[in-house]
Amino acid sequence: MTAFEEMGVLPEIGKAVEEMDWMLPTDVQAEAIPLILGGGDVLMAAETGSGKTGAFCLPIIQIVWETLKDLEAGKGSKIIVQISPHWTLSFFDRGTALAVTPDGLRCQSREQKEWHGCRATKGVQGKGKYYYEAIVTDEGLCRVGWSTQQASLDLGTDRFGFGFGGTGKKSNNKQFDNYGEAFGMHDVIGCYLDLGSGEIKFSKNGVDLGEAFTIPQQLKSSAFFPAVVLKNAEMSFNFGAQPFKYVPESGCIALCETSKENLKQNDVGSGGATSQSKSVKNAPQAIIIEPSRELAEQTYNQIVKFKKHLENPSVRELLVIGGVNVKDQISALNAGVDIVVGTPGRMEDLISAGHLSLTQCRFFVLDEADGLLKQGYTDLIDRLHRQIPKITSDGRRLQMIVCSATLHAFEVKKMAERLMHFPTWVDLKGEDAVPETVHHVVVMVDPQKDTSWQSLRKHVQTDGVHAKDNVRPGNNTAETLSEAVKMLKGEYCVRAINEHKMDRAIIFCRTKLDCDNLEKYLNQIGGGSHSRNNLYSCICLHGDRKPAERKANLERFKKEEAKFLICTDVAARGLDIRGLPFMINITLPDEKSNYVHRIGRVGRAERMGLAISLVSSVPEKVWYHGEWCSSRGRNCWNTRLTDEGGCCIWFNEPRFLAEIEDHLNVTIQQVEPDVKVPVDDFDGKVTYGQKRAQAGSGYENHVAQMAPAVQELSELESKAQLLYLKRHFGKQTRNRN
Ligand SMILES: Nc1ncnc2c1ncn2[C@@H]1O[C@H](COP(=O)(O)OP(=O)(O)OP(=O)(O)O)[C@@H](O)[C@H]1O
Repeated sequence: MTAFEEMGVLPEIGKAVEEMDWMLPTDVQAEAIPLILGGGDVLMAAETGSGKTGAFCLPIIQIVWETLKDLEAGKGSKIIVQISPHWTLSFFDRGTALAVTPDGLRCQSREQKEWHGCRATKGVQGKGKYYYEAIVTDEGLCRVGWSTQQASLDLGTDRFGFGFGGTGKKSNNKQFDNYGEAFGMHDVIGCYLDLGSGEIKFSKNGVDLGEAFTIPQQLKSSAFFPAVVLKNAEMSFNFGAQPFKYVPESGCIALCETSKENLKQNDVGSGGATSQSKSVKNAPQAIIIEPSRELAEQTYNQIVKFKKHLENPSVRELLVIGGVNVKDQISALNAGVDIVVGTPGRMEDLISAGHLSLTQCRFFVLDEADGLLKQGYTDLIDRLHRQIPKITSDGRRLQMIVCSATLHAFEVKKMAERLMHFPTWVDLKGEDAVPETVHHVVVMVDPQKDTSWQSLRKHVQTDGVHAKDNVRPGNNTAETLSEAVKMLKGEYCVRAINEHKMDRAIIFCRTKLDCDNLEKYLNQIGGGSHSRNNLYSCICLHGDRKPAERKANLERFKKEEAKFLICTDVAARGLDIRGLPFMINITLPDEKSNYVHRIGRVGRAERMGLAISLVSSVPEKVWYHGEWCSSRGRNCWNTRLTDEGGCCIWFNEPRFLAEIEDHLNVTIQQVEPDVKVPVDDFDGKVTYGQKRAQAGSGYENHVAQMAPAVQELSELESKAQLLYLKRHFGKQTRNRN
């Protein structure tokens, strides 16, 4: 039995990882895999290169496969919720803090700060005039009305929900307008829906309050469900099974009298042997969101490897990223998928166009979650989460898994509070940290001390920020020094490569232009990009390169056909290049968490790595094209500062360095401009790119650490036993004598 199997992983998956030379789970895998297999929500904070991808992919593949197997064996009967003939509030389509009584006719939320809502188990569509009553049974804030299945449970805050609140306001799409009059304890609100005319109106204690809303044309064919949202309040409902308190106006029927053809079951957890147990082809069980195409592809490839020996049924995975023909993705979806991995934009396009359905999703995974949130995807994540049923058709709760090496961010905690269900933190260090396998140092670039830039005959082409400035040796203006730093950084980069005889490294630049310039320079000094003996052969990976070129370049680098991969932060996170020994930061990242991610491209899977950051001692003026720049940097040469309407800022690297050190709670070792790195920390035994000679897996270390204590225990145990025997038998012998 493999170590993975001992944790409950299927033998077929255990075999696949063994073939990848994964003999023991990493620490994060040992903690997270059982939690995920056990059905929990997990926040996984562990260092770069510690095996987080496997930690979430392995249990997900396993559960997806087991579910498919159950379905194949006709165990749809596992499904716990049957279609009830009665109209009730849904136990499933409700906010987490909202309780529904067992008869499904009364609900309560004691949450004081937030609204929690609920929809009924059934709705109506097509035609007809319908009525139900809601009665306020306790003080508090409440809003009742109608919503479509797409609406947020916070009724009236999007265009799919129409509510009437106790303060005497009607609301749709967050527009709150005066309507009728306020209501409270014991009041009976009659909720009318006329699908023919599209009118929604309400009554209070039998008094008609007049038209509240006209359903927009595009929603006319949707099904409408009774809906309620509460803040520290309680309401009870009558869908017509009991006599109404106030007889509805003529032509109107009670909801429970709806004809079969106008009836619509609530999709969320309606379970029903009919609708949910039948698998919908374009509805995967797992959605994994990654921040970049490269990372999505990498995770996808890992899944392919992990599921290699899983058959009958086979798990079908799909990669959904931009730059790939959408038609192919749509036909793959239609053919049937179980796990979808992709980038947020393309994923949402396919969902909103109806090609990808979330109705059977049971795993919602956000890899590099802090990165996704910082890239502005908070709303998109919330939107997708809203659309996923919180209880799956076989009665399991939706599991959300969130991971990153820098998860200790405020926005992640807020999101976890908002979306996750009692999540467990798998947090091995309790703070963002750099793995012990990464030796990271800083080289200060000081153009006042190192004046070699004044006599450089050739140097890297600079970014043109100072093209209009009077920069020349001897003139020690801030602009001249800034230009000097740019020239020196090119030289220091080459020096670092030569000093450490680097034949494989990833080099990070701040901008796409800097990447292009460095690529040209390295190729030039190496004898040209086509030269076979180019010592500095390099390729680029950044957002301006076409997807196909990005993919090909990454492949070339992985196959060691080019020595250096020059990239922007697009490649900072997650990329796993086996045994990569070196990385160079030409400039520190603007976003401090990206320092951890960038340097984490080396020192992965217990191999050692060296990360060198070049830090300018003087301010450096750099490009900063924000949303105000119409071309977003393309052919923009507006060198004014941003507060003067331009696209440049003064970059203060020592301050960035201090912030990074503060965040990581370390002082990063500084080395001289000769870039010689002392090896004492690593006992001089280190070969970057290789495992440390004495290094073992986490578990082997545990054994070594525990050995002295176990030895001592065993000695104490035998002493105790000897003592006992001596006393016991000694006494008997004495007695006999
Ligand atoms: N149990 C294991 N045994 C041996 N190698 C492993 C194991 N788990 C993962 N690896 C290897 O470790 C490397 C890093 O794994 P992975 O890419 O999942 O790291 P990560 O924690 O996601 O890092 P990052 O935060 O940079 O994304 C990969 O090459 C992977 O194949």
